[in-house]
Amino acid sequence: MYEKLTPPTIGSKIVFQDGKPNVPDDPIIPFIRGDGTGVDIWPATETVIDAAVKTAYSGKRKINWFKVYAGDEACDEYGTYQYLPQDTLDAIEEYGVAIKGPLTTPVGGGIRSLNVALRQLFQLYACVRPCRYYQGTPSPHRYPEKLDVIVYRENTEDIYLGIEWKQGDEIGRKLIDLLNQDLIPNTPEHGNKQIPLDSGIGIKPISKTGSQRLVRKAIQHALTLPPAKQQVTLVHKGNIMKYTEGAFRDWGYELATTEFRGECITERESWILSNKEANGELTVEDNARQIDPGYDSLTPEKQEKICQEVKNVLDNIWDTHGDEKWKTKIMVNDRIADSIFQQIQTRPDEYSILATMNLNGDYLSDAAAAIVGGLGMSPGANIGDNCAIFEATHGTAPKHAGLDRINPGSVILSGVMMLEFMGWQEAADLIQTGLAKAIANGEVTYDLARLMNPPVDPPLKCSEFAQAIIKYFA
Ligand SMILES: NC(=O)C1=CN([C@@H]2O[C@H](COP(=O)(O)OP(=O)(O)OC[C@H]3O[C@@H](n4cnc5c(N)ncnc54)[C@H](OP(=O)(O)O)[C@@H]3O)[C@@H](O)[C@H]2O)C=CC1
Ligand SMILES: O=C(O)CCC(=O)C(=O)O
Ligand SMILES: [Mg+2]
Repeated sequence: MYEKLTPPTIGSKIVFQDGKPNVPDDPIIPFIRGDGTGVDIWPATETVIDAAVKTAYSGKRKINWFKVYAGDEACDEYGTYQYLPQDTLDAIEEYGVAIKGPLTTPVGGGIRSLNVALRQLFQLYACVRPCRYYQGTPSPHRYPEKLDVIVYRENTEDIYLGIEWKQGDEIGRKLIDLLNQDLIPNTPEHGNKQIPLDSGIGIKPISKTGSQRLVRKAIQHALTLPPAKQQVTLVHKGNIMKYTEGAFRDWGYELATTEFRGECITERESWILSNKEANGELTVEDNARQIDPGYDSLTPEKQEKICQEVKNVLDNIWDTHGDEKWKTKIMVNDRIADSIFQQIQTRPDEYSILATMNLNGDYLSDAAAAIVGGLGMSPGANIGDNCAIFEATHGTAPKHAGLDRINPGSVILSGVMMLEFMGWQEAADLIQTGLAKAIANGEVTYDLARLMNPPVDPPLKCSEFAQAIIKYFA
C-alpha cells in the first residue's frame, strides 16, 4: 500500500469518533522530522516523550513511532521535488494523529508551504497555540506571568489559501482588467478606484463556515477553562476589511448568541444588563446612552438601532442572564487586530482565548510567544474533526541547524499537547514538571541563557536540555 514506507509491525491505530480520538495503549504515531533544526529537535523530543510515557505507565502504554517524510528529507528519499509524498499523506490519514518538526517555505516563489498544505488537506481548521509562562523563564517583559492566552487561529483559508497571481502574469492581468473595467465601476461604494496595472494580486476568502467552526472550537475550549479564564476575544481588522475580517467578528458573535446562547454573554450585552442591575428604573434610551457614549450626537436612525439592541437584550436574556447571572457565562468580546498586539503587553491578564483569522493568528502567536520566553517555548496543535497534527509555532531556524544548540522546548511542549489530546495526562504532566524545573534551575539552551541575569554560560545543548527535563520528572 505504501510506496516506500513500512509501518511499525506492532501497535494499533488511533480512530476518530465524533471528532474525538479513540486511543489504544500502543498507538502508532507518524512523525515528520522536519527541515533545518528539525534534525536536532526531533531526537530530543522523541527521547523526552518516550521517557515520560515509560515513567508514567511502566510499559503499560507505549508510542510506536512511524517515520514519514516531508520537506528536504522527502526529496532525498523519494526524488527531486517530492516534498510531500503521497505515502506521508496516506500514513497521516490512516493513523489520525501525527507530530512534525518545521518545514521550509521559500519566500517570493518556489513551492507553497507544506505546513499550510497539510492543514488544508486534512481540514485541520483550528491552530491552537497556547502562550503561558514557565516560572524562571527569562523574558523581555516585566510581568510575563500575567500572560496566559491561547491563540485559536483559523487554519484553512484567508490569504493562506494561496490564490494569487504575480505581477505581469497573464491571468492576473485579466483579473485586474475585469476588476478595473467592470466589477469596480459597477460597485458604487468603490467609487472610481483602480488597481495599478503592475500589481500582484492575492485573494482573501473568509467564509462563514470556516469562521464559525473555528469560533465554535474556541468556545468549546473556553467551557473547559477555570471561570476566570472563560473568555473568547474575536480578533479582526474589520474596520478596514469589512466584509472579510468584519464578517468574521459578526459570524463569531452570531454563533455565540445562537448555538451557545445559554453559555455565552457578549461584552455589549453585559454592559446593558449591568446598567439595568445598577438601576432597575433605567429607561431603554438612558441605557443606550450609557453603552454608546456618543449617543446624543448620532442620527435618529442610529439612536433607534441602539435602543432596539438594548430592548432586545433585556427582552430576550434578562431572565437567563440578568441579575448578575451573566458573570458566570463565557464572555465573548472583540478587539481590532492592531490594538490586541498592544493589549497583550499592557493588559495581558485581561485575555484568555484569542480567536483569529489565519494571518492575524500567525503574527499574534509569534508576538505572544516572545512575551513568555520566545519561540523556543511556543507549542501548537492543528486540530480537525478527523485528524490532528502537532507542531511548534516556530520555523526551521536554519542558522542554528545541526549544531545541537536550538531549544527543543516548543516541539516537546507540542508533544505535551499531543499527550493531553490523547488523554495521557500523567505523561504530559511529567514533561511539564521536568521542563519547569530545568528552567527554574537555570539549565537552559542558548536562547533562554542569553536573557538570564546573569547570563547562563555555557548554556545546555539541545540534547542536554532534553536530558535535564527527564532528570527533573520526579
Ligand atoms: N510550521 C512551520 O514549519 C513553520 C515554518 N517556517 C519556515 O521556517 C523557515 C525559517 O523561518 P524564520 O522566519 O527564520 O523563522 P524561525 O521561526 O525559523 O526562526 C526565527 C528565529 O526565531 C528563533 N527561534 C526559532 N526557533 C527557535 C527555537 N526552537 N528555539 C529558540 N529560538 C528559536 C531564532 O532566533 P535567534 O536566532 O535570535 O535565537 C530564529 O533565528 C522559513 O522557510 C519559514 O517559512 C516558519 C514558521 C513555521
Ligand atoms: O509554512 C510556513 O512556512 C510558515 C507558517 C507559519 O509561519 C506558521 O504557521 O506560523
Ligand atoms: Mg508563523
